[in-house]
Amino acid sequence: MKRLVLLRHGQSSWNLENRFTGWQDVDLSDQGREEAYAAGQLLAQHDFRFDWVYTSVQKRAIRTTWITLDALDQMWAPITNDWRLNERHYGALTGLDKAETAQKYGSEQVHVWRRSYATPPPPMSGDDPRHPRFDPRYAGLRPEWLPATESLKDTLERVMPYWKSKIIPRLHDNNTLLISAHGNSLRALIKHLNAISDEAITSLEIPTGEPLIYELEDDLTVVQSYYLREGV
Ligand SMILES: O=C(O)[C@H](O)COP(=O)(O)O
Repeated sequence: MKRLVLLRHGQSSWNLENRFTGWQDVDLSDQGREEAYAAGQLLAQHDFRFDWVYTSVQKRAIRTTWITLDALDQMWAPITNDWRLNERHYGALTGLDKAETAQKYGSEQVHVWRRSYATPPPPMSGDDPRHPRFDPRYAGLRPEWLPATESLKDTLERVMPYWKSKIIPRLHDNNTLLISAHGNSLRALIKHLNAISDEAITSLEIPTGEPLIYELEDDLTVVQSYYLREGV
């Protein structure tokens, strides 16, 4: 039996302020740090020991990883960071207040931008200083890989090749992996793992800082998936 644990980062400062975040590199709020520590304590109570850890190149997920591993006393666990596990890029909505944007464009339109499978938000201008082409952490990537906006489908299309080429082989060689990432990179992965339809994925929400466990056969068939904390 293999185990894969998916963990959405703890509450970020922009989750707290209700702002669209995407590729903006905001940190955890105090509550987010507490959630990450509590996630590690819960995993420790259930004797999880991670053979490998995957996270994004965004500090809210990286710090969640560090705090969770600290609470587990497993800071020695190998960690791989990859941009393909980043949050979906929120395009021109990045930084805007979610409630104000719903007032301006209507809550139906905002729901489509946030939760539809294939409709991306309006793109960020290529001249915007927040565009990933100006960010040194992406300097080694092909320009056509750098998004100015992403739908969940676009996100899935960059997460899947990474899952297949890097994480699956590691899962074949090891028993227990942690993927510490973001609401929408994890929704993409869950859509694949649970074979969720394009329609049904629109209502899937992932809480911050709650370990989601996948038990897998040796051939990686999903046996069951569940939140570790009762009542989540
Ligand atoms: O990027 C963000 O704003 C959040 O992390 C996820 O946002 P969502 O709930 O609108 O998908």
